Amino acid sequence: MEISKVSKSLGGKRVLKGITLRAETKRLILLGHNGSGKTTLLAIILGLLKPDSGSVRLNGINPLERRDKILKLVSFAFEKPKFDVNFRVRDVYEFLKNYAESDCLELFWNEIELSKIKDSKILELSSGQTQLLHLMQAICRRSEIKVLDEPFSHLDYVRAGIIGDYLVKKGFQVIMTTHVPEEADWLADYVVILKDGELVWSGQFERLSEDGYYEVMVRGLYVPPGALAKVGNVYIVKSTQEDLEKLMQEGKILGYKRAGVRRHYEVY
Ligand SMILES: Nc1ncnc2c1ncn2[C@@H]1O[C@H](COP(=O)(O)OP(=O)(O)OP(=O)(O)O)[C@@H](O)[C@H]1O
Repeated sequence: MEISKVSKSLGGKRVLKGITLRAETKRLILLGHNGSGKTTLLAIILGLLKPDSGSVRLNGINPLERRDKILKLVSFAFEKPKFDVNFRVRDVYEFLKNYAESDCLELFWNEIELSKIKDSKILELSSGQTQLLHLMQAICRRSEIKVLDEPFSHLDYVRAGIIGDYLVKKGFQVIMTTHVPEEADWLADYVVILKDGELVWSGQFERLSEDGYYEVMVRGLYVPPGALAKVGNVYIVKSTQEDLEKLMQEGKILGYKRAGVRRHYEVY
């Protein structure tokens, strides 16, 4: 994926400020706090939104020029899907049988247990159930790239775990957003951290650890020195263990861990 100097204003606000990125990777995660511009950037990558300036190429294709190719290449799920058709869950499942990988449908239907709500009207589903149905169409439809906007935001840990592990096992090319560092740690080959519409860090997640970053939980509104970005209730902070211990003793932070360490544990 190549993103070159992409800027975008919405409602008079500069939402993306000159994002440049070139990454050849399997699973790219856009990590950032609420309102940092993740969904806007996804929409631009898909060609659903035109940038004010700059350009995007996804697997060599300009999404604004070759909409047909992008729609074949990509399937996507946005966080707040709106189904406004009067279908039942089983209608979606039956429809997808013609377009989807059968092992994937099997996973959503049986292991994830969508079959248990097969007779429910999709307009009457809970947010988590709606998200699962939307993920089923995005992940199972035959496509090279899965673009997923906060795919686990309404899911329980068990179902999120099953779906995340499946994405890794199948080796799909994935571009997804999250504001949960653990999800980046777990799934990403490559992480892009956005803060207020700017790209503040990008690279392999474990490099955060090598670069001396920690994930820090703060007390109240305290902002720790060296903060790179805030994601969810966690700051990503460049610091030392000694300084963080001092902040713990002063009661300013509640806890910390090395950023991007999980893969290190796997290695040893
Ligand atoms: N259609 C719009 N009109 C005006 N402002 C918008 C519009 N869409 C998004 N914004 C603003 O752009 C900023 C970035 O929004 P975006 O949805 O890209 O952020 P995000 O990082 O995906 O956030 P979240 O994690 O909350 O989903 C926000 O401040 C939002 O209010």
